[in-house]
Amino acid sequence: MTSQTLNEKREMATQQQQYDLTNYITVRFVRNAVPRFVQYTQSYGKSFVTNFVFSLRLEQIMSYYLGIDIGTSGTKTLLIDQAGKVIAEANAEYPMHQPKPGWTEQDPEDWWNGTVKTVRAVMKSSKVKPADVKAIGLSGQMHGSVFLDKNDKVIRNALLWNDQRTAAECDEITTAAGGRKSLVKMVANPALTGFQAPKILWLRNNEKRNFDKLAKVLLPKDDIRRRLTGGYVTEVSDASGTLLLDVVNRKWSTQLISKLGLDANLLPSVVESHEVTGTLTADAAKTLGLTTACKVVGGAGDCAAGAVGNGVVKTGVLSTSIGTSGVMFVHSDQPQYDADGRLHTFCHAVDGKWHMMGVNLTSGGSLQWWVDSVLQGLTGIPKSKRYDAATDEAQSVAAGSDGLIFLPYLNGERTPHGDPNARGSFVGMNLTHTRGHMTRSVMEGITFALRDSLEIITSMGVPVKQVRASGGGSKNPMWRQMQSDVFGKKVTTLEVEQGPAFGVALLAAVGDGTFKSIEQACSATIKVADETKVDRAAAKKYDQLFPIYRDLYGNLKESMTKLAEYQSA
Ligand SMILES: Nc1ncnc2c1ncn2[C@@H]1O[C@H](COP(=O)(O)OP(=O)(O)O)[C@@H](O)[C@H]1O
Ligand SMILES: O=C(CO)[C@@H](O)[C@H](O)COP(=O)(O)O
Repeated sequence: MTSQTLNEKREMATQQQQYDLTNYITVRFVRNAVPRFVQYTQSYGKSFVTNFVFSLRLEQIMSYYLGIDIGTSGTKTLLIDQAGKVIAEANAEYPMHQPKPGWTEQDPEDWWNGTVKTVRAVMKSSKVKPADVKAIGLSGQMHGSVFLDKNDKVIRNALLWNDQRTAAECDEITTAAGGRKSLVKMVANPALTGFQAPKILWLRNNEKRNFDKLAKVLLPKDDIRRRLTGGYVTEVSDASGTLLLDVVNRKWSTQLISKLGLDANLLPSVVESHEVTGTLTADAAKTLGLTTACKVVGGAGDCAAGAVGNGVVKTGVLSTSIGTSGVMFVHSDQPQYDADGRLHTFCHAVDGKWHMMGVNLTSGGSLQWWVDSVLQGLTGIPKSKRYDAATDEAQSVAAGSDGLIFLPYLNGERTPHGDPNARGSFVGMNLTHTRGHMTRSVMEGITFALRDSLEIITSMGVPVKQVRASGGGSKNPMWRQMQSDVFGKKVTTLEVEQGPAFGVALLAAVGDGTFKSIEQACSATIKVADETKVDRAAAKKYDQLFPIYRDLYGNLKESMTKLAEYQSA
């Protein structure tokens, strides 16, 4: 694209944003100001003009929205104003426990502490008045299970989205449903180890005493909602990842729930993502430093939330995220299916829309493992600089890592293999390879894994006009260039990097009536910050290496399974 057409596009986008903002102020003015004008003429007599104008100024200035994302590596919270400008952000990290290879758990108390800490931090640094925070949107890692007893006490640590212990339960579900085809008909997806339903069955099969105490099962962000509002509620995008939602009709699949012999009362109620689910309890308001008038909207699972934060709310735009997991996400006006079940078909956070996505289980998580466990954080370098220090070394290595390939299957893989026994490896090593080569090949392997999803998406005929990169990995310019070269597509990033937290803050603003729709909220607030164009020479090398990468899984599968069995013996 020439720089002239690019400038024209930017100008058109700015005009559209200005138009949307004017439109919003007009709608809000008519909705709020007219009834108030009438009321103030009656109440204040001659001085009604001063009081009326003053009250409108307050009304226009003072609406803020919080987005809270319960990520795997930590909680990220941000505060936006009613025009979508980010006023303050805060992060709090927590650990992931791995009691056995393939098992992953977290303590829901850590998520709550992260929420309290980050909300208090953004309120303190922004100096926004508590009463001006009108609504909260919640996002979080998907599929995890918080098991609660009848007194809302957490029974055991939560099992996470990347936990692989439930292979037997996935088979049990497929059989109970009458086979894979009929399961997909009921819930739009095949049974995969990370999903929530197999986790509930695992508890029933393996920890009977815990299962007997079970009164409710909640997804991570919905457990935070319980602590905020006292209600048991989820929303369609996250509920899709339980494997118990009739994704097409956007309600629980009573058919599958009864075939699995589960009590439907274990599950929360389901709403659309922008709907208000309650207000803060007196306790929660006091703990967070907010008010009991503050609403909590449905929010979204982190993938759909990230997509809203990236403006992926219409066809043609695709988003990639390199967080702990890797995600390639496309919007869809109708439910669409990959015949081999490699992509998930879930409800979008946009009312009446769906999406498809491919998910890699150890994406940025592989670089984290490489830097923290193997390079030991590059001894002596502050923690916050460790990724940049490692990737600086990789920068001097040529695209393709001189033929060294990394398979990022450190904890099994979801897309495209659906194999809990897949394992990671470096293949093709020779005496010339250095530490920088290994770091670069870890990053390239992660990016090849995302390309696997892209190839499935494009082979289905889904149009991909734009790729928007997000997640911790996309903060790194070298990794953005690598994505552009491996995908063979221009990659853009946006001004606000906290995709999921920003996405749910926008959902909160929609739920509070500041924007009339999610699409409008996105077009009024989302701005492209940066574009990375394909380097043709690097892309050619990656096109040469990708088929070799793709064959490696099939060639090594049998040995990987034997090694996984050896590791868990
Ligand atoms: N400066 C950086 N350079 C390269 N990768 C980075 C950088 N910062 C973070 N990352 C990657 O991003 C990941 C964390 O992404 P994030 O979106 O914060 O995770 P999550 O949502 O899973 O908690 C890390 O595991 C790491 O791989
Ligand atoms: O399993 C999935 C989506 O299906 C993951 O995307 C999780 O939702 C966790 O995400 P991050 O913490 O890596 O952002």
